[in-house]
Amino acid sequence: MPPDTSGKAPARRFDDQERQALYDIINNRRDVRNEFRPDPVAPATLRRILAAAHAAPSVGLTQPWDFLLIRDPRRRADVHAAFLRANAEAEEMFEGHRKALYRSLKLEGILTSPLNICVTCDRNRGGKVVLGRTHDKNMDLYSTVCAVQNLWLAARAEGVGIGWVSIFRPQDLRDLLGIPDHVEIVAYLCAGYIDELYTKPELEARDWRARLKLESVVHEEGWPTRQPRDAADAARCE
Ligand SMILES: Cc1cc2c(cc1C)N(C[C@H](O)[C@H](O)[C@H](O)COP(=O)(O)O)c1[nH]c(=O)[nH]c(=O)c1N2
Repeated sequence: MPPDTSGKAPARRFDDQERQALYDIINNRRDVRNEFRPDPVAPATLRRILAAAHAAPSVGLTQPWDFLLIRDPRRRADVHAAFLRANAEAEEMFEGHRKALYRSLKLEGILTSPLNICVTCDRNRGGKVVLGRTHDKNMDLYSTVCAVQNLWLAARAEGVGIGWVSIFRPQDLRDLLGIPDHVEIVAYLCAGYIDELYTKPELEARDWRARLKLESVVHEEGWPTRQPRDAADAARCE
C-alpha cells in the first residue's frame, strides 16, 4: 500500500468514562486565591500543563503566546505591590455595600502561590498578514485566551489550582517583567497545588454575582429581542 500522506486517521472515540472525566474537570475548575500549598509545582507536571496550553488552537497557527514563569519572591513582591495600588483604585469604583464587600474579597494569590505565570500575546507573530486575522486583529488575543483555558483545565486535572489576577495597571506589569510594546499581557496567573476548593465560584458563594441560567444565554438565529437591561439581567439568573 502507498504511504498515507493525507495526515488523517480515524477520529478517536472517547468512552463514557473518559467523556465524563473531561466534564468533571471543566465543572470542578475554580479560580483559586487562598488555597495554594507552598510546595513547588513538579517540573514534569508544569511541563504537561504548559504543553496543554501550547496545544491550543490559534489563528493561522500563529501560536502567539509566551509563558513567563515568575518564581522569585522579590519580583512577586513587586507585582503584589502593583496589585495593591490598582486594587485601591478599583475599590473606589464601587459604592455602598458593594465597596465594603469588594474590600473583603481576596482577589489574588501572588505571594501565597509558589509560581506565577504571565501569559502574553506577541502581536507580530506570524507576520503582517495572518490567515484568519485579516479582518479582525483581535483574533491573536482570543487565541491566547484559548491557551489560558487549556492551561487552567490541565492544571485542574493535575491537582494544581490557578487564579487569574487582572487588577493591575498593565504598564506596571510591563515594566516589572520587561515586556515590549508589541506584546500584550493577556493573563497573570497564580499557580500551586491545592487540597481544598470552593464547590461553586467564590463570587457566587459571597453573593457578589449569581450564575446565569444556560437558557438565558443561548439564542436561536441571532441576537434576542431587546429587553430593559435590569429585567434581562434578573431573568438570566438562576
Ligand atoms: C479574564 C479574567 C480575569 C479575572 C478572572 C477571570 C477571568 C476569566 N478572575 C476569576 C473570576 O472571578 C472567576 O473565574 C469567576 O468568578 C468564576 O469563578 P470560577 O472561575 O468558576 O471559580 C479573577 N479573580 C480574582 O480574584 N481576581 C481577578 O483579578 C480576576 N480576574
